[in-house]
Amino acid sequence: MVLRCVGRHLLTTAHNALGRPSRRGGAVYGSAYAVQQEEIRQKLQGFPGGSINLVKLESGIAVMTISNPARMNAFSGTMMLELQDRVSELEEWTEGKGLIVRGDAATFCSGSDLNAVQAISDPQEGMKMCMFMQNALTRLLRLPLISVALVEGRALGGGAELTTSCDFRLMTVGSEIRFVHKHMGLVPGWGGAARLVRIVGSQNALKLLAGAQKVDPAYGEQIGLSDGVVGPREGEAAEAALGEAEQWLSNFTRGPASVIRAVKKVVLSGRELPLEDALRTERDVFGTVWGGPANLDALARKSKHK
Ligand SMILES: CC[C@@H](C(=O)O)C(=O)SCCNC(=O)CCNC(=O)[C@H](O)C(C)(C)COP(=O)(O)OP(=O)(O)OC[C@H]1O[C@@H](n2cnc3c(N)ncnc32)[C@H](O)[C@@H]1OP(=O)(O)O
Repeated sequence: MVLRCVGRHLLTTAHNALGRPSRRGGAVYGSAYAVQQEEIRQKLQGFPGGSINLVKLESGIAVMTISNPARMNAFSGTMMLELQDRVSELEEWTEGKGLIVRGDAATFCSGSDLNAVQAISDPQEGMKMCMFMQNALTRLLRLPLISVALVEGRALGGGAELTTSCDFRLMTVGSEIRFVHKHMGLVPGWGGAARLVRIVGSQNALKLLAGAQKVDPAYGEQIGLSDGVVGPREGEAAEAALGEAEQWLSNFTRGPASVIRAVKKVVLSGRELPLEDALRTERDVFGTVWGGPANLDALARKSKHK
């Protein structure tokens, strides 16, 4: 959810609950947040509707579908809980290599369910929801899987923020990503502003947030928010987009899972950690693949070419 205008007290509360942010994969907020996490889980149960579905393919790519078609795939409270559960499942999937996040019924996601937003007016509650979704989406981004958001139709508000919690974004013809928060007197609260700055830079992020600018596929590629356009072409079924996205992602997930997951880990540490910490992480990850089955197999094949 969003940080409404909060007083110093609330920010202090948030700071105390932050604890030391985890530098490794995993949640953002420290153990001090655990009690609040349980409170917010209870609260979110009160806003049912929709689902977050997950299918794991033989190829090592999983497809996560945000499904609440009657509400343009808006996130109900129980969908936020299911998102956390699906991320936990993916954290345990040791053969996983890639993830596609998409919306049901040929549209992506229109953010929080406004009925839930209206029912939770208290800034403290809003801030707790914000921490819940920041945790879930940070863990999603930190999965040792190469992830892509397949944007069909509209990704608005929290839906736009959800696209930034993937490594890549692919957009279909006519789709849009729009950070509409300003029009609701809000700012992103699911971590979308922090991630957007890292993806498109602070000036483009300011334009997208302060201007609530519509990002179509061309503009998205121009500023680096979108990594390509996929089907369906004229006359093709909507499912063609998912097939193309799988094809696109498989260019980066082809190979042993141990190596693909190691690649994501070293890039993640390069993206998030100070240089010396990143170098130490790279050394440690290197140690898990050097002399490993994939390395020895490649060496055996190379020696055959002599
Ligand atoms: C951290 C950010 C987070 C937060 O602050 O907590 C947010 O994301 S706030 C929400 C931000 N999102 C929006 O403001 C988008 C709201 N929706 C729209 O602008 C439009 O619905 C649309 C997405 C542009 C689609 O418009 P249209 O094609 O005209 O369809 P409808 O508007 O008729 O929508 C169909 C149906 O879906 C319901 N709907 C759509 N979005 C939401 C939503 N976010 N929450 C709840 N319900 C939503 C809409 O009410 C319609 O339902 P019915 O009226 O029952 O037919």
